[in-house]
Amino acid sequence: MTESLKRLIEQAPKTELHLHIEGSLEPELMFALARRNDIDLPYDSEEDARAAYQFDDLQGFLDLYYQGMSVLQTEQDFYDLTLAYLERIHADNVVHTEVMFDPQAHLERGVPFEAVLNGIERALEDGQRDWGISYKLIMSFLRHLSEESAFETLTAAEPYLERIYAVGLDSGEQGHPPEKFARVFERCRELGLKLTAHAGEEGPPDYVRQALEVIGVDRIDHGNRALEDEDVVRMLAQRNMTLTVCPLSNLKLNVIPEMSQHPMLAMLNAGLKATVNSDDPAYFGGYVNDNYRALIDHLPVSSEQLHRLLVNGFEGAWMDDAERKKHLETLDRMFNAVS
Ligand code: HPA
Ligand SMILES: [Zn+2]
Repeated sequence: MTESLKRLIEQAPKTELHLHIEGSLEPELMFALARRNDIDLPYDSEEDARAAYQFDDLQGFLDLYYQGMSVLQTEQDFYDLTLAYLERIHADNVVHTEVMFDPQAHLERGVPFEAVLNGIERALEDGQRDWGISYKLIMSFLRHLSEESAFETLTAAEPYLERIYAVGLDSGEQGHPPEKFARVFERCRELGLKLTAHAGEEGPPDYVRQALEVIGVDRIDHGNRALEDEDVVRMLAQRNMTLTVCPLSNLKLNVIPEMSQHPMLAMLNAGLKATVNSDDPAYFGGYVNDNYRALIDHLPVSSEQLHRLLVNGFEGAWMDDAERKKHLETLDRMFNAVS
């Protein structure tokens, strides 16, 4: 039974709504770019790098994540990174991806905004042309930095905003509540950008509430800890708010003690619009299909619930309505055939 559910998931068209492109940097490409750019890495080998990816918490991961991305220097590096990600998700039958990037982490190393954006976007255009993968770009602010730094980043991005669909908020959550960026997000909304924010990954349910009520987000990234507060759960359900949940990330960062304790089914049972995503696949042990397979292996998930998760991904996606309808019809056909 679980094997047939896995086959079904593998073949189904899917979305990815929570992906940090810098977190898709596999050790093999990290080493290749380090050689190309003459950069020293603190690892002896690719295996050594992979073995070092053991984290106690979000900050432990972020330290390696920011270090790893130091090999990304040129537009071509960002192109190669993004194309490798697209090739990988094409094999997983992902048909629409919404890609986050962290410009501050590159600007502070002297990499121009334009190099980052041009490289990522050129690969996304090639992926759309060659594999039919539609996309949106999300510029994320680093919440451990200041409001002023976020405003400076927005100014640097202003000439390019037609190519950026939404803004997000990521990095270390504790002590950096959404309300710290209320004015930046207000300006972003005025500029016509969609808004999303990481909330309730490590931070308390009140950060989810702030993201909803103070920022007025269109989507929540993670949201796990909302389940600790029934008022926040009610707010999320009433707004039909999409949660971009990342099971393997949650396991690796100790948001959950083991996969059998993952709250995905509790979220669905509470009427929340949860979706399945990979977050930082090179660091957390898997891409979208790996995340679905982990749920199937460790939770009593039904084919109806898997169908719901896939549908939620398309309903929560910022994508063309005709494309969405086409994929939802394909999903209906596939799941009707098994029930
Ligand atoms: O999982 C994450 N959480 C917060 N910030 C991040 N930046 C990259 N990945 C993450
Ligand atoms: Zn994330």
